[in-house]
Amino acid sequence: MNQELHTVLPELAHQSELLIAMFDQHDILRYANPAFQEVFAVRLDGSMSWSAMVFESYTTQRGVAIKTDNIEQWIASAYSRRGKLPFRAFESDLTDGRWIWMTETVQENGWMMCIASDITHLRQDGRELRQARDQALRAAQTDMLTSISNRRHISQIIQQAIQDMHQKSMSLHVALFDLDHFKNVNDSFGHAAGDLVLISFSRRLQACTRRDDACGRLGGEEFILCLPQLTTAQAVQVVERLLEDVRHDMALPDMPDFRYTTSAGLVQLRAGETLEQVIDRADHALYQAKEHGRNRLVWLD
Ligand SMILES: Nc1nc2c(ncn2[C@@H]2O[C@H](COP(=O)(O)OP(=O)(O)OP(=O)(O)O)[C@@H](O)[C@H]2O)c(=O)[nH]1
Repeated sequence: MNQELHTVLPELAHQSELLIAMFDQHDILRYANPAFQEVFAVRLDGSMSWSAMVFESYTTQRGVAIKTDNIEQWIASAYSRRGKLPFRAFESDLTDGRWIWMTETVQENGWMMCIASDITHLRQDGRELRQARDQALRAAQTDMLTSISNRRHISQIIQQAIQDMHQKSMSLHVALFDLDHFKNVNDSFGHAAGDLVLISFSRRLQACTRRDDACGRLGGEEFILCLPQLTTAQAVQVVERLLEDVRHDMALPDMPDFRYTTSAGLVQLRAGETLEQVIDRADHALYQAKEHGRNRLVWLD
């Protein structure tokens, strides 16, 4: 890009009526033009993540009109779809009554550009139908209890990641988690308490993911994490940190002394390996973690 474009592009973005924002690979907001700043609650000092921006916008009734009484669940669900494709576009209502067409473009290095245009003036024909379709699609991808990706969605994401990694000969690690003695939690404290533990674990699991990682609930008390482009030492560190985090998790607010643990199995994708094969090996590692006393990670080469 020549020098003139370097100057002109930011100036145009600054004066544009389009809502323009950039997030870095850690999902920290790094740029927002005045039109974007007018709509969302933003801080541009490098300290605001996407989820913090959504949360603060929600609590100050700005940004996207979010109809939920549980914003954390809403964010968890939205985050499970965020940045998983090089490009996506969707409609959103704003709290100020406008209606926008939001696009997200993700670069290979993880930076994301968000551009939204005001489409309030467009005909409303079919809008409800489109919204119902989007809602149905989201529901089909989301685990109802925990709001993270369900088995089908996470399998699609990992399948895609496997293809990408094979093409680029990059590394990909897959970790399986199974909460320990979870039946005892249900039996001792009730099914509702068990549900709270599953939700709490999901939050911790999601909190340890970068945007190009992905996690989901496979079913019951079994979860999966997909970590692209890390060395095995780094992947082990991520999982060990999560296990340690979980050991201190006060998942049941009414029982501050309650603690739970999880076992984990970690493997690295081999050349030519399929989703089923890599999950099989991770399951084998997980089985060993259970056999060797639970509350631990087993990594298998
Ligand atoms: N509360 C709640 N419990 C669930 C859910 N899905 C599965 N479970 C329970 O999870 C428990 C799983 O128990 P087991 O497979 O015997 O395993 P475990 O007790 O965790 O023992 P280990 O895995 O060997 O450490 C069962 O009691 C299921 O009923 C759910 O959505 N909510």
